Amino acid sequence: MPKGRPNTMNNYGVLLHELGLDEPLVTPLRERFLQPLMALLYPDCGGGWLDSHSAFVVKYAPGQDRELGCHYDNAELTLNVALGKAFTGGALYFGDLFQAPSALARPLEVEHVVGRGILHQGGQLHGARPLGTGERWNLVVWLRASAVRNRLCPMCCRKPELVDDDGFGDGFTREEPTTVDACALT
Ligand SMILES: O=C(O)CCC(=O)C(=O)O
Ligand SMILES: [Fe+2]
Repeated sequence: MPKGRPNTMNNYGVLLHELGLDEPLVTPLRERFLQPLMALLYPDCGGGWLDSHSAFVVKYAPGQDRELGCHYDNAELTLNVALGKAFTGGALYFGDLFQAPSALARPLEVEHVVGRGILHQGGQLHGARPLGTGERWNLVVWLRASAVRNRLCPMCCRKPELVDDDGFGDGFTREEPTTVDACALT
């Protein structure tokens, strides 16, 4: 079975598409539940135009990854669900959008509670404080809107250069979704 790292920062965990869980689980979750919610909460960040994702579980444990450095996601919007197990430490912290001056001046610290989910903009600076004890497993869904990212890559802030890729790739598309109202995408 292929086993990639969940993303370029986390060393432990699993990509859900490698488990065959995109079609039966993550795509319906995105289309039926997350998109309607995100359309209301984040209409200006592509919340109503989500058309792909990258979903993975990240694992923190003694002797493995213990913390996550400050970063922003390759996503327009992110869902982060605390799956377990029992742990201390590992609080998430959030700053402002990465382009903002002093984006991390007054970070908001959030103790994640098992069974709860946190939604945030992908471009918000964030990270995870060191794990104290136990193991922390989180489901992270990077939600992507090609209508937004096709115009400007959220990672390098340039017009994307497209290459062919498998599956959803990084969520860019050669053709625009037909239903997009460009005026909403400010
Ligand atoms: O450790 C966490 O829960 C945060 C993970 C995260 O920020 C990410 O994978 O983008
Ligand atoms: Fe992240």
